[in-house]
Amino acid sequence: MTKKVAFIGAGSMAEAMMAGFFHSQMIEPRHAIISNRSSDERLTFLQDKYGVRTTRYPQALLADADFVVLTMKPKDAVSGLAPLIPYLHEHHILVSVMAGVSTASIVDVIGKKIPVIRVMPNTSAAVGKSATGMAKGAYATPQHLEAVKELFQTIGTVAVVDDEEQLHAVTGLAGSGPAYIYYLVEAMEKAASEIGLNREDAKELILQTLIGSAQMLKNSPKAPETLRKEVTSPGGTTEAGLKELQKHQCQEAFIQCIKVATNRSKELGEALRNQMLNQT
Ligand SMILES: NC(=O)C1=CN([C@@H]2O[C@H](COP(=O)(O)OP(=O)(O)OC[C@H]3O[C@@H](n4cnc5c(N)ncnc54)[C@H](OP(=O)(O)O)[C@@H]3O)[C@@H](O)[C@H]2O)C=CC1
Ligand SMILES: O=C(O)[C@@H]1CCC=N1
Repeated sequence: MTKKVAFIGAGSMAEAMMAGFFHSQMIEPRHAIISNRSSDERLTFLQDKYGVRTTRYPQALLADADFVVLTMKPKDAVSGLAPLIPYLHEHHILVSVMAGVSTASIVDVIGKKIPVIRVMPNTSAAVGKSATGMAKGAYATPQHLEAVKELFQTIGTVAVVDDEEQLHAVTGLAGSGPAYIYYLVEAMEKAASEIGLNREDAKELILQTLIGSAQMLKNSPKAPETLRKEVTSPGGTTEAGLKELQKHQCQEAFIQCIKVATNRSKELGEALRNQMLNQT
């Protein structure tokens, strides 16, 4: 049976997931409905581009929904959930993609024994290539988890973690991950310009280098370190380049980047809990 999805929040992550679900034909646009806080322009854009329905009436939003996907920022969790509470029932499966926010916090805000699956996708969902992690909340059954896993497998790979706390690490590594890669590409583009390549050639060369390396990592049994060493001729160009990266402690910086992002996920979850405590 065709599933119906309601999105609470109409930002970049909601759009990436929608685009992926529609492309995979897991969800039909007419079976998706989306809301946000205030931007009419954004809702009109999504309606025109994808053919989805839009509304800010909670009852209309939740009436037919099988999955209710929480795609607002963690700080907006309470204000986003509050108007939905009277219309949320145990037959809804809540899917939260909010960084750092625990399933327990969501259940506490709602005040009902509702199934919640916490999911951390990334924006590559838009092209069916998300690296998604997920865990189930206290009132979600293995069947609920399986249903959400099936949904997200249409937009990429899914790792189910036993301990929900591990989703902070999934966030630091893979949720934020695309941004690290884009940052690297920005640097490669700047370098290409400075060393005299035109934009079109540089774009193609960078893209193919990334795709080729990703494919090698995926298909080859060799470790990344071995693959790196195979590129690095003694006394050659790669060695000279890598020495510069080591001088700037690039690897350490990347490790620290992922740790700091992981920690930020924990902070976002704690900030919401404090916000909830201050409101009671
Ligand atoms: N971007 C990413 O790569 C990823 C994001 N996430 C998570 O996804 C969530 C959304 O992120 P992102 O899409 O980047 O954020 P955006 O800022 O792009 O979008 C947030 C959306 O939430 C809406 N919103 C805010 N308050 C409410 C409310 N009270 N009721 C209904 N809607 C509301 C906003 O509406 P309006 O504009 O009208 O205020 C906006 O449409 C976050 O929790 C983030 O942690 C998870 C994985 C990856
Ligand atoms: O930056 C953020 O907080 C969100 C969560 C993961 C990716 N973007």
